[in-house]
Amino acid sequence: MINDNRFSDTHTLAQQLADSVASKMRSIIDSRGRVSLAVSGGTTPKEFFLKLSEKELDWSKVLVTLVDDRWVDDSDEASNARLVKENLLINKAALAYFVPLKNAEATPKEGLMISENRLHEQIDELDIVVLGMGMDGHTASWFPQSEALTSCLDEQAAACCFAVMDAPEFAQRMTMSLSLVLRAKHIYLHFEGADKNKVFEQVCDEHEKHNFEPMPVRSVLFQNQVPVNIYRSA
Ligand SMILES: O=C1O[C@H](COP(=O)(O)O)[C@@H](O)[C@H](O)[C@H]1O
Repeated sequence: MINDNRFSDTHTLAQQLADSVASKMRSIIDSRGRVSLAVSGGTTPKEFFLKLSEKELDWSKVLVTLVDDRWVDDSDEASNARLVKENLLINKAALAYFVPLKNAEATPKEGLMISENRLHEQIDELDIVVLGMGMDGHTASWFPQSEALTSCLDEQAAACCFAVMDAPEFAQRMTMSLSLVLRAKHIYLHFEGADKNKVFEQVCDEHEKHNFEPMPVRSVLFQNQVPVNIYRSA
């Protein structure tokens, strides 16, 4: 099921998304004492992160992790961990506990087991996932034509994450698997701008929507396990 929420500008979008995510976080903390939140990187989420970081909730009961990260040091501008640390894990959210996908190994292939074990050990349940979408129809680090794509999109995969060595930008990455993302209770897809809205029209093409490889974000949208909340702006 898809709930499509469209807003006229990026500020309202960021505010409404932060309100919705925070309210789900509060109710999950009320029912099970803690909540896990996996977020995306890239250019889109910064304002959403800032707004979420100011929300009144018990951040000491929040685990934040990433859907994917580029295999760069977290001092690097391209690091999704850096984006999260500078824009989300501040203000009230400074009390949250962060589980990075990146580790000290030289490549994601070498670091895979460390990332996998970390996710297994630290995330008993994945509650909320906020995904982005690239202009090529990728989400997380599931890229069309990547050698890792079949494994990433395998709904039966036991693995929580996969190494990606051939992404078009920042080739080396670690990404959550589709099978882990689909275990989340709530999934959001967040994007903005006319160009991404055009991409989204292609994503939703009636004849192609079950053809996941050319536009991997379809694998999240056109499944029957978890409803997806789209938050987008013009
Ligand atoms: O590389 C990535 O791209 C996507 C989309 O990013 P954006 O810059 O177009 O907003 C993002 O969701 C993903 O986490 C990131 O690693």
